[in-house]
Amino acid sequence: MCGILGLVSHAPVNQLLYDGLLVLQHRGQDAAGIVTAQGNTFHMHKNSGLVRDVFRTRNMRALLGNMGIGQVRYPTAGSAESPAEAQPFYVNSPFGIVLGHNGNLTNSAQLNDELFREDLRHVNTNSDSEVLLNVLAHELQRSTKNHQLDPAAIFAAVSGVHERCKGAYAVIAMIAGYGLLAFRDPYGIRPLVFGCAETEHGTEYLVASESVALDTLGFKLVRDVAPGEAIFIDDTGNFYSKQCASNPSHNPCIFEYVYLARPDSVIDGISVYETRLNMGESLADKVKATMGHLDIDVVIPIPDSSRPSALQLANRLGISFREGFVKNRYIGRTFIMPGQQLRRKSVRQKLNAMGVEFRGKNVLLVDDSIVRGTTSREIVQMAKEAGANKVFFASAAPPVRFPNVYGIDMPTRHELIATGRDDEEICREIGADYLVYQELDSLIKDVGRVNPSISQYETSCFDGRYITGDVTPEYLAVLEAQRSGGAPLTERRSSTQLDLNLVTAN
Ligand SMILES: O=P(O)(O)OC[C@H]1O[C@H](OP(=O)(O)OP(=O)(O)O)[C@H](O)[C@@H]1O
Ligand SMILES: NC(=O)CC[C@H](N)C(=O)O
Ligand SMILES: [Mg+2]
Repeated sequence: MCGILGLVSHAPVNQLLYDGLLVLQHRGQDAAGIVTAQGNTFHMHKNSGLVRDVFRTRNMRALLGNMGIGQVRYPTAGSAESPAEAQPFYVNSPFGIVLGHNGNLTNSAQLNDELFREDLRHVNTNSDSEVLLNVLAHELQRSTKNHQLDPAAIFAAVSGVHERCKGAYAVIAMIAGYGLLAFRDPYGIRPLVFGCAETEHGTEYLVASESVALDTLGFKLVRDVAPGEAIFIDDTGNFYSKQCASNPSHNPCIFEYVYLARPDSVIDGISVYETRLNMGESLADKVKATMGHLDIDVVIPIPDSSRPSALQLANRLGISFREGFVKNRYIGRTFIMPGQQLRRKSVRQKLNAMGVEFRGKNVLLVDDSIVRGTTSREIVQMAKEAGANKVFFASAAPPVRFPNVYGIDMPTRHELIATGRDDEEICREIGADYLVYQELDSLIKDVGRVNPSISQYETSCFDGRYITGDVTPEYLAVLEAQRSGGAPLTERRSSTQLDLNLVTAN
């Protein structure tokens, strides 16, 4: 779940792209990159690290032009450390193309092979996003007639991508000298919205993973890019769109609402905040039904993501809500950090218990989800160390029992605390006195209530149903073997040559 951003403006875009990436930082903390287009020239800067560390003033000054794209990365393929796999990626034929991707391809090994043997294209990293870019480039080459690219040819190329690429992808790309292209996979798994702003020079467009980027940069939400749809904004500001998939269906990733997205975003017409309030309400009902016999003195959220649910749960149960943990605002999200050691250490650095809220009390800790159990194990222990009498735990999401292959980095079953354990065993494992999980049906209702027009969600990490149809037990076994132990993604190649100043012919 990386964050992607694209802007077509009548003024320099570098600062707005930087600001937008900061707003999307919660979607990827490992690497960041921006490419701007100035006529036919791309200016690129990308590297490993947080947005604030990657871009220095001199880098920003060099990002010239009125159109650009940016990406913050949370790797699911290739390497976590390699700056060469920071995005956007670039190819120089046909035309110049740069691309930022959110999601994960499930057939990238096969595509990589096809690209090399049949399309005569070389992919230089282990990143599935570089594979995706090369597929797009090849399809653009096929659809271009008489050396001229028009919207029809671009949309035909996206149809070609849909036919070849499997898995999840929300994409923002730029074609040098032509414009900005954005599209979403035919299942609509990963989010993508666009908005516009009217200026004295004409309409400006912003495309982003989450609507919060539109709000903060002063753009009005127009709508989501539909599953399978592509939009293209040419370099003079004309807008085109087309459904490019033959059989699209809408299945947004439910984990966006549980944890990934910011609460102030609206994704696929669904306010993330409202879904989290709903999750709190239904979790309260579950707590009442299953824990009614327990005496709960206080409800305490595990900052940050569980706050809206925990507050609503406390309100519904009529139990006082207290902020028992103080969060260090300078530590990022721990779940999306690479490597278990770093994640574990960061929980302690990130959260600290306030004795007065715990001493002698029966506390109900509420989190949005329990995945590897890194947070819950530490937090329960901290609550006990702070003097809690009993520590109960409630998760607004059901147990995560299956790998995610669509852009969330949880590729192996054995790294998940719920694998091979029932609720009682998980409760023991995290050291709690009682544990309650929400049911998947309730979670789907909590999200669905906000926009009843969407009837299904991508829920594979909870129920093992992989909607793209190509995720076989063999595929999962290979993935598990490659990524055994939840170890950091492997590094094959690295490059330090990351600043490009590319002049492309047109
Ligand atoms: O069981 P785990 O593997 O620990 O994963 C689940 C935890 O990770 C996330 O928090 P995170 O610290 O990433 O971000 P947040 O501040 O947005 O809650 C999530 O909100 C849970 O607290
Ligand atoms: N989380 C994501 O969206 C990851 C994008 C891409 N698969 C990468 O690893 O860089
Ligand atoms: Mg959390």
